[in-house]
Amino acid sequence: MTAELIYGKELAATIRRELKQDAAALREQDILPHLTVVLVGDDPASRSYVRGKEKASAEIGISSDLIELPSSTTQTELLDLIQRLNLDAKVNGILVQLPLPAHIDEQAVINSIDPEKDVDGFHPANVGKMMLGEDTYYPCTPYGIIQMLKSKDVEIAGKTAVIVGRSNIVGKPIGQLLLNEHATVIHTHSRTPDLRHFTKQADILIVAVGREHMIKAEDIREGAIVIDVGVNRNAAGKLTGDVDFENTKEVASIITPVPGGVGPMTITMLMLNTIKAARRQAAAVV
Ligand SMILES: NC(=O)C1=CN([C@@H]2O[C@H](COP(=O)(O)OP(=O)(O)OC[C@H]3O[C@@H](n4cnc5c(N)ncnc54)[C@H](OP(=O)(O)O)[C@@H]3O)[C@@H](O)[C@H]2O)C=CC1
Ligand SMILES: Nc1nc(=O)c2c([nH]1)NC[C@@H]1CN(c3ccc(C(=O)N[C@@H](CCC(=O)O)C(=O)O)cc3)C=[N+]21
Ligand SMILES: [Mg+2]
Repeated sequence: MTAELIYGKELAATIRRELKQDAAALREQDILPHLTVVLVGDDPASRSYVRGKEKASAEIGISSDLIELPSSTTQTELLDLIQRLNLDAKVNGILVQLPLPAHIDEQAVINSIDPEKDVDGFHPANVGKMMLGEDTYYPCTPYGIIQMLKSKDVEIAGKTAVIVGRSNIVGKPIGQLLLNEHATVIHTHSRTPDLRHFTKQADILIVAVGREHMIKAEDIREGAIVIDVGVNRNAAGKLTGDVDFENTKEVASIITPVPGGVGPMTITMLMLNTIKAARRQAAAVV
């Protein structure tokens, strides 16, 4: 069997066309969605993702600006900037690119963002709402993965979903969203002994570690659905996922490629959250 691919890039293009219409309809009501991205330091990978966000914003008709700060920026300076953005009525969404330099407390920065402008869905108030199954800004990568599964009419309810990785931005929230969709969820991580014992049980396997070829054909069950979140730059300078794609696709029923899989959907869900933010904030004004 050769797996069917989910081309995130194509699905993203379809959703972006819809978002472009949504943005045009909002413009008719004088609502102009605006995203501010804050980038501290000069990590080349971060710079590349930020470019992707600017490109998508322009394509959809979301205005965006990028605030670039040196890696020497203090935590107080960053908190002051966020306070200013929180109070700026034309800023609907705030994204602080992670990781931040080591001298800055990441969680303190996330906590300082107005939850109504937290289009990443990382603020504790939004994480809590997600856990309670309430409507909120869902973290972009997990939200994008759910859209990818739904685009293939994958039945999530009752399935065993195994997640490799437990970061706050991917591993933990994708487990929660899959649980909200009634999957049986197993979280694995670096302290999990005999990882394969668990990955072999997965009907749906989500891999978010950051290590090339971390998951191979022999780690999965025949017919499993494999979602590869990893984005690694290998020794040859090539972009690869965490899954040994060439061999694993012969065993899986559905698989996502890297590049062109989860990544473009992450950015698209950020755009969706920004439009939602503009709509919500306009409705809140009396
Ligand atoms: N496509 C996209 O849109 C996105 C892609 N990414 C990519 O996804 C990958 C993961 O990102 P992120 O979640 O931020 O990464 P983190 O580094 O924050 O987390 C990595 C996770 O992998 C776990 N891990 C490490 N080694 C092993 C191992 N040997 N066995 C099992 N688990 C292991 C860690 O466990 P422990 O907690 O025990 O340390 C940790 O939970 C990266 O390649 C990143 O670039 C990230 C965000 C979005
Ligand atoms: N506050 C914050 N929010 C994030 O959502 C966030 C973050 N910080 N820090 C870093 C991670 C990583 N991330 C990616 C987004 C898009 C691609 C993406 O579009 N990838 C393309 C390839 C891009 C390329 O060519 O480099 C693809 O997979 O096809 C990848 C990774 C968002 N993150
Ligand atoms: Mg506005």
